Amino acid sequence: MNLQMLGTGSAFAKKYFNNNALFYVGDRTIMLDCGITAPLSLYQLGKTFNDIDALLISHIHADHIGGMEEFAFQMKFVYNRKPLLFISEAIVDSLWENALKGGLLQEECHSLDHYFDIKLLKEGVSTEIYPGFCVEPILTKHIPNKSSFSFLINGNFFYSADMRFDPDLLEELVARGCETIFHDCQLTPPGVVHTTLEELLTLPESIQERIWLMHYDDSKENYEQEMRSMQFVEQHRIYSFE
Ligand SMILES: Nc1ccn([C@@H]2O[C@@H]3COP(=O)(O)O[C@H]3[C@H]2O)c(=O)n1
Ligand SMILES: [Zn+2]
Ligand SMILES: [Zn+2]
Repeated sequence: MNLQMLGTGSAFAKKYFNNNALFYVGDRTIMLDCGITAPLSLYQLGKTFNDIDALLISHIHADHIGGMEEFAFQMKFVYNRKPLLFISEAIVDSLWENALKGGLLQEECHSLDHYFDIKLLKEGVSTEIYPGFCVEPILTKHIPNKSSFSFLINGNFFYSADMRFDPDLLEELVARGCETIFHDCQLTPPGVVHTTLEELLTLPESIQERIWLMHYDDSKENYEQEMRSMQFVEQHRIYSFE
């Protein structure tokens, strides 16, 4: 499995784009989150929305879904194709009602499934989206009383999306065989709705050495020298994992 980040920045970062990813599995491309900057990032890579086979959504903040209106319109009116949308039951109605309906609602298009072929994911259940790409959504703490999911992929790769520090979960994942952790990281405290670098640095070395930092703010350059085992994920670089 290859992975290329469309962006690695926090919601307010201006240098690194929104924290969204492309997974390449065989000849398939799966996009994980489609934020405001995703259309421009795809363009910079020489890709279009028609190159995306499936979209996977973590939660409904704009840095994760703000590019979905363009995605939906382009697929319907430019490419005449319905892409797959993998999403948890807990957020699918809210994605339409509270985020996308305002722009996408029009005659004969009055629900999300006019634009996407929706496949519901169950929390805690691993679903094989394509051969060699299994996704288990894990409900993680982000904003109180608002559902947000992280993902365990193929049982050994964890992608945190947006979450508050949860060392017990990270220990459990490692005990289950998780080898690589892509974790959001707020460089300057307080974290409040995200995990801070300070918090990640309290983890045992055996966990830190599996962690790659993403969803960071524009001050990232000031922290590069301080890093011991954890590394920053870089935008547009292709990473390979088993
Ligand atoms: N209760 C909240 C809600 C949001 N925020 C900030 O807004 C951003 C929305 O995208 P995010 O990536 O989840 O990060 C959130 C916080 O920076 C925050 O700091 N506190
Ligand atoms: Zn975010
Ligand atoms: Zn968020």
